[in-house]
Formats: sequence, C-alpha cells, structure tokens
Amino acid sequence: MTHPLPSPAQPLKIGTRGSPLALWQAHEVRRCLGVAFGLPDEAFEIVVIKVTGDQILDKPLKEIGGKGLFTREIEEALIEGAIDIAVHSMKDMPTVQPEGLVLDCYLPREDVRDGFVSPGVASLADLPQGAVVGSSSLRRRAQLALRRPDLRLVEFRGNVQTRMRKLEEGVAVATFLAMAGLNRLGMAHVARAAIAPEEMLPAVAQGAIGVERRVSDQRVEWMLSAIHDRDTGVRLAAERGMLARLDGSCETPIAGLAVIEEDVLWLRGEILRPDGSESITGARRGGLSDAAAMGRDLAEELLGRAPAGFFSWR
Ligand SMILES: NCc1[nH]cc(CCC(=O)O)c1CC(=O)O
Repeated sequence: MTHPLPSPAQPLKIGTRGSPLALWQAHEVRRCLGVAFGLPDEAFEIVVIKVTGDQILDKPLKEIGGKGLFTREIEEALIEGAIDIAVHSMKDMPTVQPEGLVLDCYLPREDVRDGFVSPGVASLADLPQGAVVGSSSLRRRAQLALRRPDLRLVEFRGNVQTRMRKLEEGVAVATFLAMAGLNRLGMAHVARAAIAPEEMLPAVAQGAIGVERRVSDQRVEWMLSAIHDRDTGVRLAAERGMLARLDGSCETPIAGLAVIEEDVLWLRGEILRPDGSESITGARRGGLSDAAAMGRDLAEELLGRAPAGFFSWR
C-alpha cells in the first residue's frame, strides 16, 4: 500500500520537547524518514511542545508527581492532530499509551550504559568515603546506596549543562548521565567512564528512541514501518513487558536490560528498595518471539521473591 508522501507544502509534523536532547532525537527521526523516502528536510516540520516536567526544575520529579510529566502535552497534541508523530526517549515512557495512540516504532538503540560524570574522580570505585553524589533517578540512587552506603546523595536535575555547572560549583563531586544522551549531544567526553550493565543495570529502554502515532493514521504507520528497528523492538518488548507487570506507581527503582545474542534473547531485571537496603535480581533467556511474555514472567518471579513491604505503595 502506498500513501501520499509529505512535502514542503504539506509537511509531516514531528512533535517533541524542546530540550537539546529531545530536539536532536526529533531531527534524527526526520533524517531517518528523509533517507527512507528520499524526502528533503522541508517535507517535515519540527513542532516544539512545552511540557510540565521541563518547567518545574526545582523539585524532585517524584514530588511533582504523576506519570507522563514529560509526555502528556505532546500526546494531547498528537490526539488532536496538531502533530502527526511524537518522538520520545523510551526510558521516559509509560508502558500504556492513551486510547488512540500506539508506540511501536523504535530507532536502532544507542549505548545502554550509564556514564560516570565527575570533574575530579576517575570512576565509581574511586569515590572517596562519604562523597556527595548528585542524582534524581530513583533507580540510580538505590543502586548506588546498595553498593556504597557511605555516599551522600543529593537531588540533581536539569540538562547536561546545568548538571555540569553544579559539579563545577561543588554541589556534588559526581553524577550519572545516560551515555546515549551524551553520545547524541557530542558530549561523551564529560563521562569519565561508562559503567558496565553488570555493575549498574540500566533503566528499562535506556538509549532507545520511540516514535508514537495515532492508531487510525495508516499513512504514518506505513512510513514508520520503514524506519523501525526490529532488534530494538524485541528488546524493548521484553524490558517493557517486565516493567508493565512491576510498575505500580513509578515509586520503585527498577532496572532491566535485554540483549540478543545469536537469536537468543537474554533479559535481566532488578528491583530495589528506594533506600538501597535490598535488591532482587533475576534473569531469563528464550526465543525472540515471546519477548513480552518473558518480561512478564521475570516480573512475576521478582514480585514473588520480594518480601512483604518491599514496595512502598502496597
Ligand atoms: N530521564 C531523562 C532522560 N531520558 C533519556 C535520557 C538519556 C537518553 C536515553 O536514555 O535514551 C535521559 C537523561 C539521562 O538519564 O541521562
């Protein structure tokens, strides 16, 4: 089936947040679609949408509260037809999309690892006793507290530049940023080391860009199928299958990573107490066709092994 392609007169509208990373990702989706269909940049219009999460920078995310803090306004624009597709960091996306929207197109995944960022300390292992470390990620805070109970954790939000400034001002001696974001922004040099997944299991879907669309838009469905990366799709199906079964409220630090090796899908998952006093990990391996079921199955195991009171909301 073919459909009319977008053109400079009738451009495809790409919705995104306005952060430097989000803009990079939207341009990358435009580039991929442009290559796939032989279209010039002018056949696309990048529409920047203000989201609540970007406007409140002085509070921890969990206090502002609610899922979709970075996505609600963008999804509304998509439903209303103000944009035709929405580009997201999959790591920030809830496992369930609003009625009428689907999120099943992923670009090839970037580096999944967390980067250790510090002006003065070479690696995680070199952090002195009692050092102050900045992070607002529940997962990173819990993983760090588990490994290094001596460290002092402070909230750290904002884009890469803001965080680097805070480090220079001495608010903390180190922080963590996804290598994917740093690589995309040409800032990988600020990471002193990339942390192996065995040492710090990344967030579910870290490093993956997703493109959301309206269920009813068959032209966009057809166009997106040309840029979708199947391996990334399988890996995210496993990781997000696990997350969907685990994530009651976003209040639990959860990590997960699936990899494909010679047609075998491997999935590792971790749930932690927010204070890092306990971690439960598990793994599965299997075929590529039942990825989501593998994720749910691993989630069941982790839930079954969690003692009463492990989850703050239950
Ligand atoms: N939560 C913010 C966020 N969402 C996606 C990325 C990085 C890029 C990615 O994982 O695809 C980041 C910043 C970070 O964690 O360093």
